[in-house]
Amino acid sequence: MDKVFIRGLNIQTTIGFFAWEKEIKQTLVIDLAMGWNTQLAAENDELDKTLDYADISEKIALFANDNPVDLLETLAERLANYLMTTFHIPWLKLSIGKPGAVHNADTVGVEIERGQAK
Ligand SMILES: Nc1nc2c(c(=O)[nH]1)N=C([C@H](O)[C@@H](O)CO)CN2
Repeated sequence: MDKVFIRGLNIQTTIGFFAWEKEIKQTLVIDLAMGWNTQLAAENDELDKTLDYADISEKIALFANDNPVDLLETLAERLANYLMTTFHIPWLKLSIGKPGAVHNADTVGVEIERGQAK
């Protein structure tokens, strides 16, 4: 299966379980792999036949800011559902890291895989 991917996407958003976290923005780092038949776009060199990683990167930041939640798990599930529905993505793997959350770890986070690889 071919994939279109985004790695190391830094976004600033409100996220966290604790009350103080609801008053600030924190950095999340997102890695996303999306199953797609990239031959469709390559045949005639057409952007509208593939997943536009620039457009999707912007949509991810907007979605996170429009949907503040406590847990990374909740954001991951909702974001995966939004992306799969909006862009007709059959399979994706999504990782969300919160590098500022644990002072003596490089990063912490969640990774989910949804859908069927075609
Ligand atoms: N598995 C998770 N553990 C924790 C989360 C989370 O979203 N998923 N969140 C927090 C707090 O918001 C934390 O980031 C504050 O430092 C704690 N554990």
